[in-house]
Amino acid sequence: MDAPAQGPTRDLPRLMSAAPILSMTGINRRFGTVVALQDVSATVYPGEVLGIVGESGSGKSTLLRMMNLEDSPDSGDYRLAIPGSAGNLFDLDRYARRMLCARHIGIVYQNPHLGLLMENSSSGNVAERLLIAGERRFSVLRSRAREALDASEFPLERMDARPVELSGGMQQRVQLAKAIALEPALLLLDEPTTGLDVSVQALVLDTLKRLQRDRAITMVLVSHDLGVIRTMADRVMVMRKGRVVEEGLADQIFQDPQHPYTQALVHAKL
Ligand SMILES: Nc1ncnc2c1ncn2[C@@H]1O[C@H](COP(=O)(O)OP(=O)(O)OP(=O)(O)O)[C@@H](O)[C@H]1O
Repeated sequence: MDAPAQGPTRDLPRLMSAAPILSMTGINRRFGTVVALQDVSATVYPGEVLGIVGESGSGKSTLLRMMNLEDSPDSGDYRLAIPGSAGNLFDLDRYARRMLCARHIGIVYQNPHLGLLMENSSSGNVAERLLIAGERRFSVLRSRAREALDASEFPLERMDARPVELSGGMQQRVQLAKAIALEPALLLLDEPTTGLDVSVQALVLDTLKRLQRDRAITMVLVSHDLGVIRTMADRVMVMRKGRVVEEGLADQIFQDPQHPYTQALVHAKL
């Protein structure tokens, strides 16, 4: 039997006393008869990594797409604590959503084709993000693209190579550079290392950890891989069939899972 719509939330010692940067409440989304999200709420605090884990079809990517304002729920409320933002972000029109995302939200998709123009140069892909946000000076575009690629540990001698010529790991680094170029308030990661060789996956995760440590970037990481979540996340939200069945600090979730589904996930991984 499933747990209630929003499952056991433990009394979390707050990572920070700061107010949340992201608050979502009562998100519902159906696709025809499929219930993708049912009364989902999520909170993210500045500087933390929230891991969202669950089996295929549990609603993880749909929720992340909502956070990136690519999709709207049937009902629900979404707020970000960023300058100039007030009210439910789902009420914004397409242009306002695009501008807000370009300026304040970065995203890395599992599939680089969703995040990159594969035939443009890598530096051009990063510069595109800066262009959308209004930067027009070529020298600034070039130097900021270079800085973001460097921070993503992309080999700068290849910055003019097209993503189509690059390995999967390098493509993810270009996506990452594009995502962080404007120092976003929120970095969304949708299975960023799935499909990469294990050794490449470890290197990309190392880069993400370093970025998180050095820049305190707030991240939401979606993965079906508990190992990836364990490596990266401060807090974990466990999803099943469109619902949050359990959430808590990562250590608590891994050492003392409460929901039978989380227990099965954790024990399967051990
Ligand atoms: N555009 C869509 N049209 C129809 N159904 C959809 C659409 N997007 C998602 N769904 C359905 O909603 C449910 C949740 O999908 P979602 O992709 O969010 O799950 P997920 O946990 O990310 O799974 P995966 O890891 O396989 O991507 C699934 O049943 C999926 O088939």
